[in-house]
Amino acid sequence: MFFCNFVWCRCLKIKYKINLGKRMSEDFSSCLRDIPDFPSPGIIFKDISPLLANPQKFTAVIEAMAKLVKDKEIDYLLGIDSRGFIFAAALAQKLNLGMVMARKPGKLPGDVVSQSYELEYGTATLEIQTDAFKAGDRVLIIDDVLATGGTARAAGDLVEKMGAQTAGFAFFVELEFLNGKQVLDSSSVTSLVKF
Ligand SMILES: O=P(O)(O)OC[C@H]1O[C@H](OP(=O)(O)OP(=O)(O)O)[C@H](O)[C@@H]1O
Ligand SMILES: Nc1ncnc2[nH]cnc12
Repeated sequence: MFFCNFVWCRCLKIKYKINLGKRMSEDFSSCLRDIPDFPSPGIIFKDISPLLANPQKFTAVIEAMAKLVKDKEIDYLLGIDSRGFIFAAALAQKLNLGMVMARKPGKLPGDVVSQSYELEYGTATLEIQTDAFKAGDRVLIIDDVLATGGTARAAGDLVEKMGAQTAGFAFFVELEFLNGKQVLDSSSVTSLVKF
């Protein structure tokens, strides 16, 4: 009898560990939709709309991203205009941290620092308010997609121009074939779904 109970408990424990393992490596790629030739011919656009339409999945993504960065020392999250805001705002709530916006030009009031850059499908500029950070603040940069890395690199350059420090980069999706990590400090880059 004792032996049967012992074996039963061991089985339950193993089953629990297997389920935990599955949950930890949840595949979020089904929350994305490929849109060919958007916004220009030859680009396969990773559309996050299915993820945002599914509150359980979106919560699970934010929880998983929070786990990826839990050991980092962070003072602020920097969200990149516009899809980056969605992830940065939710993560900031989850991590109980403040969030700063890096915006496209002409959107932020007051004095700003600017940085222009190239991305997978064009060129753009980002701005941050000059009083957003104190010298030495550690800033985690958040965006939905890492493609060529031009956008994230510009955000990191802005943080450093302001005397703050880049604590790392966290993305929902990384398009590994575009080698975006190479223009960032690759050891500080983390992402949930890789293609
Ligand atoms: O790694 P990169 O080649 O720089 O590309 C990644 C960037 O491209 C997309 O932004 P987009 O400028 O399309 O803006 P949006 O978020 O407003 O759609 C995406 O949200 C990232 O910010
Ligand atoms: N292929 C892509 N899909 C979605 N966002 C992007 N930003 C840059 N490249 C992208």
